[in-house]
Amino acid sequence: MMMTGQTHGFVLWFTGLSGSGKSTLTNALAPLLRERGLRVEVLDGDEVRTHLSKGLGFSREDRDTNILRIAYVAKLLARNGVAVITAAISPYRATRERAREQITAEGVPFLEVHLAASLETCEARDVKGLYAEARAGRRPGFTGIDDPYEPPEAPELRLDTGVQSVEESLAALIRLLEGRGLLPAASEVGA
Ligand SMILES: Nc1ncnc2c1ncn2[C@@H]1O[C@H](COP(=O)(O)OS(=O)(=O)O)[C@@H](OP(=O)(O)O)[C@H]1O
Ligand SMILES: Nc1ncnc2c1ncn2[C@@H]1O[C@H](COP(=O)(O)OP(=O)(O)O)[C@@H](O)[C@H]1O
Repeated sequence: MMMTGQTHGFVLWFTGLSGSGKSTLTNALAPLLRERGLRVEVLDGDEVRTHLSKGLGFSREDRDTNILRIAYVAKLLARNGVAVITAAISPYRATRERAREQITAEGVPFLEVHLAASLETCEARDVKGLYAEARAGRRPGFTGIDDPYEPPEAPELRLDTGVQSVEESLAALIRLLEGRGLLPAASEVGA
């Protein structure tokens, strides 16, 4: 078995509009962290909603239930040494703060990362065609269109994913984790 320098789990909590880059960055970051010896689990909003949160909709109450479930599972994993990346829109500031409180109460670092692409950019990308549906009135209550998104006021990191490349965003995430002592330097990990 490969020896690793990992001692602490943590929760890297992505928040941002649909199309801001949550899935892209999660999918790119997870293998990089594994290469450095971390055990990584991803809790992606879309995937969580097909299992853990099946049946929930997009009312404030249902979104909050979804987010607090994600926080609960993230806490269980991270307190056992897993590096957890969550990738849900998590639009409400107060609910993200509840997630932070529950997780940090266990002594687990919680790093909120705001993927701050503008609505215009996300809508122009329209990765899944959902913004067009929302504008056409076929998807009421869509975040950013006719449902709120409350940006973090003091995230541990803000990434301008509308302007930066994926590689630049990844480099900033790696720097954040290294700077907090949560990621062993590449040179410390036996290849
Ligand atoms: N009304 C509405 N508003 C926002 N998003 C919607 C909506 N309906 C469906 N979708 C799709 O669901 C994905 C967001 O789910 P999340 O679990 O991340 O949302 S939340 O954190 O509970 O608010 C989101 O995925 P991402 O594009 O990956 O963000 C959408 O594909
Ligand atoms: N710096 C960046 N970070 C993340 N995604 C980016 C970035 N620059 C451009 N993109 C593109 O933006 C889109 C983001 O879509 P996605 O990851 O599905 O967003 P979300 O999961 O937040 O809905 C992808 O097509 C991705 O290639």
